[in-house]
Amino acid sequence: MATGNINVSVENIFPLIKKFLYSDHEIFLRELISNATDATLKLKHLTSIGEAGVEYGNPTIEVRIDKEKKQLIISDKGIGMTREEVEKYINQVAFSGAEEFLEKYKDSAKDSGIIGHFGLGFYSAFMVANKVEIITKSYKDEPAAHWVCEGTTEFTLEEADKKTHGTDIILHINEDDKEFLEEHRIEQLLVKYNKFMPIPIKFGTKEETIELPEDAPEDAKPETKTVDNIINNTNPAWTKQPTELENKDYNEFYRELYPMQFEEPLFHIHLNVDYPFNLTGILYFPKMGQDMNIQKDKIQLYQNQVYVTDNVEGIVPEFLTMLRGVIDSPDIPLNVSRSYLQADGAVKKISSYITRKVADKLKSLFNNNREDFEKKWNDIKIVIEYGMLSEDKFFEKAQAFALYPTVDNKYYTFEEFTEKIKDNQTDKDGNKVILYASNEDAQHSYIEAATEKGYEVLLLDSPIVSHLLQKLESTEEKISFVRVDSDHVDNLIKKDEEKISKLTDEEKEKLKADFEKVIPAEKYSIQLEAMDSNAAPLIITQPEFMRRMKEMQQTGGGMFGMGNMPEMYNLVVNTNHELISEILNSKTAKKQERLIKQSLDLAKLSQNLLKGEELTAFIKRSFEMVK
Ligand SMILES: Nc1ncnc2c1ncn2[C@@H]1O[C@H](COP(=O)(O)OP(=O)(O)OP(=O)(O)O)[C@@H](O)[C@H]1O
Repeated sequence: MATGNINVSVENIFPLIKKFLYSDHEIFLRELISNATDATLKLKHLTSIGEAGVEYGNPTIEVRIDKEKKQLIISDKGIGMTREEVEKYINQVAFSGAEEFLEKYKDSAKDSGIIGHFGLGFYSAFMVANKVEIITKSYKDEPAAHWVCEGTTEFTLEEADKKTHGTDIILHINEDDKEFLEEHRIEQLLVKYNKFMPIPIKFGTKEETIELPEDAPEDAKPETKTVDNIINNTNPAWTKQPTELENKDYNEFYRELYPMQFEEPLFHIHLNVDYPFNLTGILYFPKMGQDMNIQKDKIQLYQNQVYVTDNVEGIVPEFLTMLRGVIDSPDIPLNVSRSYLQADGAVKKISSYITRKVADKLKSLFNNNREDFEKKWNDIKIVIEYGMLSEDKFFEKAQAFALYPTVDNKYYTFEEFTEKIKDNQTDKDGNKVILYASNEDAQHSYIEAATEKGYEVLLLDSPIVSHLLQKLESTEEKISFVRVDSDHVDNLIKKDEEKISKLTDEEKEKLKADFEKVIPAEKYSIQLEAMDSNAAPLIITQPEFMRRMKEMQQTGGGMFGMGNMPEMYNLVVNTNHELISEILNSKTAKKQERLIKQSLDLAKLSQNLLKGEELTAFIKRSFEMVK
């Protein structure tokens, strides 16, 4: 038997491991299973090239709990290690790896955004065990070795009588970490980290029902048999070629990833690149609707089929974190802080590759089946609009497929739409004016007035639309967006038309003064307009600029301070309307006031602004009037 001192310069490495990695104890199992998988895959390779004189067969990795002995055992049938290899890989290499890690960690600890996954490897076992044994036999014809270490820098190494190649790692679990002797806890960890690893992982057994033969009598009871409980799908969809998969396979994999998700995804994007970085994965567009707060952190990051995290911030562009699915890349550095990650060249390339792939897929869906794309638009627009706002590259690409629906349910690209409206909706200064509504019900009368005039009205109802309009106005030449209720219809698109007013200038002045006596100046600014005598006598509007800035502030952005501005409206008075003449010529001040108040309330009502006490008073007054 050999005893010795593990050659390591960092004193008391074990307490350090425990302390630094305290919050992330559970990753030890992932590390040990990764090692077992590597050892098995190495043997597979060696047998395939005829270098190993043993059978590969169908090896599994087995995880067992021995509650009485307080042990957790991980066994593989991989290449194993000779005594010399244990000396080399465990005592020297693995320790120097741990030392290196601690060196690195000291600096990054200052940055609070550390990712909790370090690849500390074998020695992470000491986070949960006070004693670790390795019993290992190499595929080479050499005796087995037994290594024992009790969490100090001392170890023992002697011969063992293990007959078959492979490695058993025996963890003597700490009193404080008893949870890792519970079956449900271990199963939960295996499912979390190892669900898609390439070598089958066995954890206990389970009962399986044997299907009855077709000609079985009706009252026959199906029998059950005991089978190995295999935790993982060793061949998940993202590791296959897109040509091997059909739509239903993608949907099945979606359910495997999200067993609690009952809705089918709208479509998927298969990522597959091996130069200049290696990345595979499948992203899914779930149904999103209007909800900006859709649960993020649904995309899972893997490295060689080992689960790492579901926080892909910095790797996937922010706007795509609303998607779901899997990304697998060995090229993402994990033992670094978030800020370092975002500055990393490879990661930047990965992020822009993903953006490009998503844009390409959307474009091909649009080109191949526009009708279907239009149907899905309302469920995906939030991601696309958000992407257009946050990534200039995506904005450019999205011009080819971003849709602008009208109130009568027709869908146009920006180019198609501006082409369609250019004759009728260009104002006297040569600007194309794009009219839109954000709520069909609330703005109904304005939409109607605009469509009656032959204008097209878009229905743009996402919560971030004001930002998008701002962006489009600043990138496209000579266009402006105007919401239908931001002015009376004749003023929405200003053209060189002479308007004839029934009233003289003196009459107008008197009228304005009469209105100002009754209407609070801090809420409304009065604007006299000579409109069609059939148009409404009073219209309340809110100027586009002010409203948009307020909206932008509510969703982050806009001009500082605008969000706190009081609500201010324009009250447009149609000087050609009969009622306005009647107000002007009222015999008594009392009657005039009553007419103005009643008309203002009606105008408010049509804008959904009449509420509470004012509404009650209005109803009461109206009943009096019709009596
Ligand atoms: N189950 C095993 N079977 C055979 N060899 C093993 C096994 N576990 C560990 N080893 C050997 O010990 C070495 C050190 O393992 P360790 O987990 O510390 O580092 P690593 O796997 O090389 O890298 P990482 O830090 O990324 O996990 C391995 O490279 C491997 O040679």
